[in-house]
Amino acid sequence: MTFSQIAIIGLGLQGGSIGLAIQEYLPEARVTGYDLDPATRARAAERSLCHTVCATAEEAVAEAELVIFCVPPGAIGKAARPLREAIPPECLVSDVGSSKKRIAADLAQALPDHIVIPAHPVAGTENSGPDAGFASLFQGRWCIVTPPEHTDLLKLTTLVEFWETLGANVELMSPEHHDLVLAVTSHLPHLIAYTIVGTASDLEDVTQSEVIKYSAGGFRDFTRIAASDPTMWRDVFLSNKEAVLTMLQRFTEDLTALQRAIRVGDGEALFDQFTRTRAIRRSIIEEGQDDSRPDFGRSDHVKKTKKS
Ligand SMILES: NC(=O)C1=CN([C@@H]2O[C@H](COP(=O)(O)OP(=O)(O)OC[C@H]3O[C@@H](n4cnc5c(N)ncnc54)[C@H](O)[C@@H]3O)[C@@H](O)[C@H]2O)C=CC1
Ligand SMILES: O=C(O)C(=O)Cc1ccc(O)cc1
Repeated sequence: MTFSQIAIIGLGLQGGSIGLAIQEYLPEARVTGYDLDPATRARAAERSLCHTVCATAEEAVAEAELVIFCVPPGAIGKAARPLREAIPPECLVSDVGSSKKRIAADLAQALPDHIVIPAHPVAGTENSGPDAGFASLFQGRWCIVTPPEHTDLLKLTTLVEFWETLGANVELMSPEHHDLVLAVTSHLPHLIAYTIVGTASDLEDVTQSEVIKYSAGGFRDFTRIAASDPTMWRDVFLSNKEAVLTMLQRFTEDLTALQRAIRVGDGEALFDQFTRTRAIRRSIIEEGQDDSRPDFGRSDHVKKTKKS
């Protein structure tokens, strides 16, 4: 069983990548798309992100078996609500949002007559918009699916197989657990990057040109993350407020412990912490998640290098 008519609402990085990936890896399916922004619709048509870029969302979803919302987390309700009548009754509704509990609630409230199974491909870049998407984005990356209790098993299986066809490894999780895990592995690192880049450029005795000139080290990695889309990340933090604040509290305590170690000259504490984190990085690489390798993201590489 597979979806043969798929509609994508929002044709930026995620929507565009899904559209291109469907055409590449699921060529028998037909994909329609819609974006609120006319310029994005025009560019999406130029790049053939879908078979048909529609002038209205109603037209895009009219014959869909799967609708995927690929809009910023805060726009989900507004994008879904007007489509209650237009989405066919048997159609499965999903999304790709970076937080899950709030988005799942917004989608369920907006589309109470439909089966909704939220998802989150943990795959992206700092770029956004209709030029950012590419077909191989999901290859070898995780896609977390957060099915509601007692969901339609056939639809769930078909959604899992859909993401596997696009190259992802699928994991099922509760939305609450997803939000806690992603708060520490993705949301907090983005918050730290936004902070450190802002702090460096605010320093009065360090010029902007020095910040750029000497950013070859770790700081450069932070500037990539801190270039991520402001609308999306504002919405991520507001929609995953509780988990982010919980993790931020833990992080602040740990940072304070390191601050103290520096102040009192406790080299052993610093050395122990850095040894522990180095081992974590190395174990990630051994698991085949080495993002410094040029073939990172290729699932065949991931599988070959995974230790049994
Ligand atoms: N950027 C990333 O690396 C990742 C993003 N995500 C999630 O994917 C979703 C989309 O993010 P991106 O594709 O990166 O953003 P994007 O900014 O590239 O694309 C979002 C698109 O949605 C459109 N849009 C906004 N409101 C709309 C509405 N009411 N109806 C139709 N279109 C509307 C915008 O015009 C824009 O073209 C977000 O929920 C984000 O949390 C998930 C994984 C990774
Ligand atoms: O570009 C990066 O390093 C990312 O972390 C991309 C990303 C952004 C948001 C997500 O929900 C998942 C992945």
